[in-house]
Amino acid sequence: MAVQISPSILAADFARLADEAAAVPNADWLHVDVMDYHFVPNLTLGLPVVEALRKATATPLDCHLMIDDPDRWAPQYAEAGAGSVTIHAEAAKAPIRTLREIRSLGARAGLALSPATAVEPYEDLLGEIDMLLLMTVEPGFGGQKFLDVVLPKVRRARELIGRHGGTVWLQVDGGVDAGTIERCAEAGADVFVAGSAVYGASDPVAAIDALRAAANRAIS
Ligand SMILES: O=C(CO)[C@@H](O)[C@H](O)COP(=O)(O)O
Ligand SMILES: [Co+2]
Repeated sequence: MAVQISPSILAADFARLADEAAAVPNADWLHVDVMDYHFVPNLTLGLPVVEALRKATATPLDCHLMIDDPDRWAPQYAEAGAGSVTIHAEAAKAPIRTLREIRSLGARAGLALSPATAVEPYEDLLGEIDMLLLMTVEPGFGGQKFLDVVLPKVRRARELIGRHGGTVWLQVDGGVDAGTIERCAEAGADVFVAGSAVYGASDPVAAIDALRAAANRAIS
């Protein structure tokens, strides 16, 4: 699959979200980090902002739900027009039902694993998802240092996905920048979230191009 870059608007200016979305026309997705002060110790945005952003940009929204009770809320993000809705395995009580509901509403279904959560127990769910998100920082904040310790899990996940037909996208999120993206790509990731590395750059378009080129170099 072609490399995809999903800039995280967590690092953008929340007062100018429509402009910030327009500032990255070469992005494949816009990564929207939803946090609720419960699953993670931070609060960001919710459904009203996703609905507004959806109308303000043609770039599909990649909603990463870092919230308690995603079984209750995730379908509403699909209804709000998100192109992809990712729930955390650590928070979901009925992940299969919720993932199926997301898909039935026309969105791609994603499952996220925090750094200390092993991938093997979720192998049987690969048929239920369109994307596996492996967190490469502890969820909750942008601008954290990339955790190399997750890279072996990225490799294992790529192997498991390969055994299951290879259609599931493998996303990494957290501390992804020009210095770390090559190792993620070599390990098998194909969708890259980058917050600070894109919105912290003086030229976000050039930053996305550079990240994409680095990932492509690593796998060529
Ligand atoms: O989900 C999260 C953090 O919990 C991420 O999406 C961050 O927003 C990525 O930001 P950088 O680490 O790239 O600055
Ligand atoms: Co995220």
